[in-house]
Amino acid sequence: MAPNPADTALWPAPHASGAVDATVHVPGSKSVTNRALVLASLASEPGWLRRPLRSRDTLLMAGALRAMGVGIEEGVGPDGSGEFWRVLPTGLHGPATVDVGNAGTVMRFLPPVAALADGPVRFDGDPRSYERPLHGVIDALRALGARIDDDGRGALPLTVHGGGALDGGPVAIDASSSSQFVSALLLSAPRFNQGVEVRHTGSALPSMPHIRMTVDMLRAVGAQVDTPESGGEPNVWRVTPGALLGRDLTIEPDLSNAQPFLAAALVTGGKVVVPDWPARTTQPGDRLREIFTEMGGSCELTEYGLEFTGSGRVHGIDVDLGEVGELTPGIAAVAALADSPSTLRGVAHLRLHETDRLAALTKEINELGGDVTETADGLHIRPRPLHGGVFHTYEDHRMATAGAILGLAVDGVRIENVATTAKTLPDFPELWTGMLGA
Ligand SMILES: O=C(O)C1=C[C@@H](OP(=O)(O)O)[C@@H](O)[C@H](O)C1
Ligand SMILES: C=C(OP(=O)(O)O)C(=O)O
Repeated sequence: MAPNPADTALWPAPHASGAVDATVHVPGSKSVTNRALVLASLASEPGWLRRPLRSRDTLLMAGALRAMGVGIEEGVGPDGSGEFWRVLPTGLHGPATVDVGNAGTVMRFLPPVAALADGPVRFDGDPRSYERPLHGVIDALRALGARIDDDGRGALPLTVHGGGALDGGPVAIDASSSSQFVSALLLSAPRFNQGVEVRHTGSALPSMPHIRMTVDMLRAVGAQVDTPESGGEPNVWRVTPGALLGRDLTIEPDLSNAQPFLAAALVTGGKVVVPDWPARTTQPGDRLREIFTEMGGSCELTEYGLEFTGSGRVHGIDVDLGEVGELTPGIAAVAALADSPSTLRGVAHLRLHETDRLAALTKEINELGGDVTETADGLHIRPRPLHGGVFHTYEDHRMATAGAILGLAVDGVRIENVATTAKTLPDFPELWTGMLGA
């Protein structure tokens, strides 16, 4: 299909004429919404998601579950209290076709669900989805009793021949390229005949907060999960088979998508308030309170939300982002505007995200006059005066928002395909100009 010209047009990133002062209502979390959809679809009774994120990744997840027979009704609360999705679980059916787009959560969380369907489920997606690692899920499902046809590369496209049930049991995987392998197996495991015991055998496991999110959300719907943190063996997670409850869950704002707005306060020496910032959360974006404080801001978490204030100075940082890799593009953008160099470490696996994020950030910041070098597992960023130019985004939502942060401080930044932000934040341009009072 020919690209829509509007999608690839250049968006003039607004330059901030002064300190921002705004309240930004950030839409729901992608990671929480997609886990909630999967768990509600596997439950033994209907459930509700309130304030779900409606973005490309979550609509693909809902569409895929519907294709397997799950009822997902959309509506607005009677008191105008926002959108909800009502999920009506049924037997999971094949044949079905699933479009994963470029959503890691869809391509990894759904093959185990498909193994429970009563027929074949075909998975396909964007060209980039063929390159993103999936071997941990494919190999593990085969070891647990599933039949899968793929082309032998351990990646999409593939067909899971659902047999109506899966044995489950112990399995060893190397999840060093994506924590989503572990989350994927745990999420469906209550429905496996023997549950699951997942043992991670590779080098460092990234994105631990996302695994904690999986465990917390499983427990919240009644699953029994043993983890290294609850006294179990290191790198081993166990899920006991059992029925899951339908719940009424309000989705938290996406704290990783709050990042560009907080960055705007930091970079312009202004103030941004994000309502409904949770007091306790497993979202990796919560680490921004600490990281952006170290980079020069300050924050206050109240019952209303998070108030983040910039000081007018932005400092470099030396930080391991292995646990919070999805924050890297936004931190790199802020670091390029700082008063001292930065080293971002622990994120080699970002080369296999929406794009090779380490290469893309290096190239695009340097093309604006920056001085960024790639290391084996991250970036060295030495701030230099930047100039305007085209910021390419490689169909990566977080590249687009990183470019917008740079544009606040650098005149003439034009962002290619800002519409790619629709992967997780469809209204980004409107929220951004709204924050700037335009
Ligand atoms: O489970 C999740 O919801 C996610 C886990 C992380 O994936 P990786 O462990 O592959 O980095 C993260 O980067 C991604 O944005 C969302
Ligand atoms: C890595 C990301 O997404 P995905 O869920 O597709 O892995 C991300 O949102 O930064």
